[in-house]
Amino acid sequence: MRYAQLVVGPAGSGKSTYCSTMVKHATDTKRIIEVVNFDPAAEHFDYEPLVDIRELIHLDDAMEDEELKFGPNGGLVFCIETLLENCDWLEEQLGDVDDDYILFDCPGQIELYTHLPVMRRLVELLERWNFRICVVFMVDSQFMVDGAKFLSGTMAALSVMVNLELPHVNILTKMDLLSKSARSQLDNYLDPDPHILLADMRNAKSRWHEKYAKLTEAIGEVIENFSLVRFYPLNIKDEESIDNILLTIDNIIQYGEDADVKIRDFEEPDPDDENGD
Ligand SMILES: Nc1nc2c(ncn2[C@@H]2O[C@H](COP(=O)(O)OP(=O)(O)OP(=O)(O)O)[C@@H](O)[C@H]2O)c(=O)[nH]1
Ligand SMILES: [Mg+2]
Repeated sequence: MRYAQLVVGPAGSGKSTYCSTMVKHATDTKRIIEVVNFDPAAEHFDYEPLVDIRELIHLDDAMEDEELKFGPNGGLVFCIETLLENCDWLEEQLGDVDDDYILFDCPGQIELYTHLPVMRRLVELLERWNFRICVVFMVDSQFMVDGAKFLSGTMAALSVMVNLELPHVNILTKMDLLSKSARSQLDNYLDPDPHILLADMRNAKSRWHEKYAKLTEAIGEVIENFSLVRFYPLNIKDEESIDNILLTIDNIIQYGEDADVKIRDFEEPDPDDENGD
């Protein structure tokens, strides 16, 4: 068995930062977590990727091609399709290491996860290669501080869950940037209570709510009745917060339960160890 987190979410929500934070945290706790960069347009990240899609295809290749002439979004979908067509390349790059633990840092175009089939096909490949996968959906906490935004973030999370059909964790990122009052307001939403949410929207007297109060209420009830959506706050400046999230995801993919957990040998590095670079 192998273990994977598919790190997805809107542009700029903190996916790459999450990946490098987890790698650092793992190193501190003598664990090995690798990252694969699946973003063909990535310009900057703070980790050493195990595999980098840009070595196969870069977004610029798709956009600058005289025949293809893609814009940034169509180009991105083209890149992921190219990756799928070259799954042998990916399989070889990933190697075949039992019990490895890999984060897949994905691009920020939300339509890749909400309705296009490409990510679903990628997931099927990973499953075929023995990965047990958890989807980790990042949402910027700064966009979740009122009822309407919370509802729209929740619907985005839901559509990813429905499209990818995998174990799923939602994470509120950038908690360190929230003011105290914003943070306490957010507390109301963490284990979503639709009633608080609705009261909020009613008080805001939004035109949407006046017109669609019943719809908002129905959505709220679906969320409540099925306990569908829950958010875990992440403060990357707080080791305990990082550890809690990792532990939650480990449990979901049953990491460490039936595995020979890999521990990096910090005392005596083996000079013959090919992976010990
Ligand atoms: N203070 C703070 N800044 C963060 C945090 N997470 C991300 N950022 C900042 O937010 C910006 C975007 O973060 P990234 O990690 O690149 O986001 P991403 O989701 O990978 O973005 P794309 O790949 O472009 O979709 C960067 O400037 C990060 O430094 C966080 O937890 N705290
Ligand atoms: Mg990124």
